[in-house]
Amino acid sequence: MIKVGVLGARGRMGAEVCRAVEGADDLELVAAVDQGDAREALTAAEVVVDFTHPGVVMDNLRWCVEQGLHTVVGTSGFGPERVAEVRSWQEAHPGGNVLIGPNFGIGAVLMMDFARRAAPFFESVEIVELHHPNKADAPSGTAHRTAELIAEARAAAGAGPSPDATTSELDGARGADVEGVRVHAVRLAGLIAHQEVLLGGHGEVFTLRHDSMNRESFMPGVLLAVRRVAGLPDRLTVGIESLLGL
Ligand SMILES: NC(=O)C1=CN([C@@H]2O[C@H](COP(=O)(O)OP(=O)(O)OC[C@H]3O[C@@H](n4cnc5c(N)ncnc54)[C@H](OP(=O)(O)O)[C@@H]3O)[C@@H](O)[C@H]2O)C=CC1
Ligand SMILES: O=C(O)C1=N[C@H](C(=O)O)C[C@H](O)C1
Repeated sequence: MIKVGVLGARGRMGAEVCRAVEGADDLELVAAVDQGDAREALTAAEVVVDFTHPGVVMDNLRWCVEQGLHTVVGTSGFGPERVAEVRSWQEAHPGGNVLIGPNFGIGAVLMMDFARRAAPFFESVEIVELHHPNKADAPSGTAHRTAELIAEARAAAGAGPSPDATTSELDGARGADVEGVRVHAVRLAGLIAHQEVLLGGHGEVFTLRHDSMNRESFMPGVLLAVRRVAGLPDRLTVGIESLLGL
């Protein structure tokens, strides 16, 4: 049995993780901590899962690293600077591994991987992410990570910037520029989490789309991460691609 603690346990994702852990034969929920609760209960866990808020996750993660706990992070807001900061804490504190998952949906991970592979073959690429209106951050962590992967792949292949003749625009009309990739964020009641990657070339458009229809959709990926984080070869891993053999 792997002992699991959850941070953000009363939130939309945290509550779903608690249910999934309780329903798994090989996992035991030993601590469910939310805003205002003492974190010390988490020291009973071997693996902590964080689904809180981009504004508080670094403080939680630093504490987990200092305690030597293996940690699976689902909270969004991790760019290269935050990742480097986590590495610096780990250098000072031997022990726990950290796995940061921008998206635990298996289909979403495949979409990101396919986007990375396809990006050098097309002249243009833009991302549209669509989420429920209670989401705090825009663009989403998934869109951020997808843009990073696309930008890396295009740079490695020597692909230039996507063509764009815009000289006059209302603020925001062309979306946010993430590593040179335009990202458009929709917030709409009725949605959960969705993303399209639009790739355009000579007389053709290739669209990759992923839809999370509910929050259970993230649980196979979260549980995979919980089971594997302690045995990962690197102390810090971003994304569950390697766990899926991608
Ligand atoms: N990686 C992935 O696959 C996915 C990632 N996410 C990300 O997960 C995060 C959480 O999303 P969601 O569950 O919808 O958000 P919610 O707001 O529903 O849940 C967050 C929970 O964390 C609590 N919280 C806030 N601060 C702390 C703290 N310091 N310590 C412990 N708990 C705290 C909140 O309490 P209070 O409400 O009182 O502030 C709330 O209960 C977001 O960043 C989201 O983008 C979401 C889905 C999938
Ligand atoms: O807030 C959400 O809901 C989600 N957040 C993550 C993100 O920012 O990418 C993952 C998924 O899109 C759901």
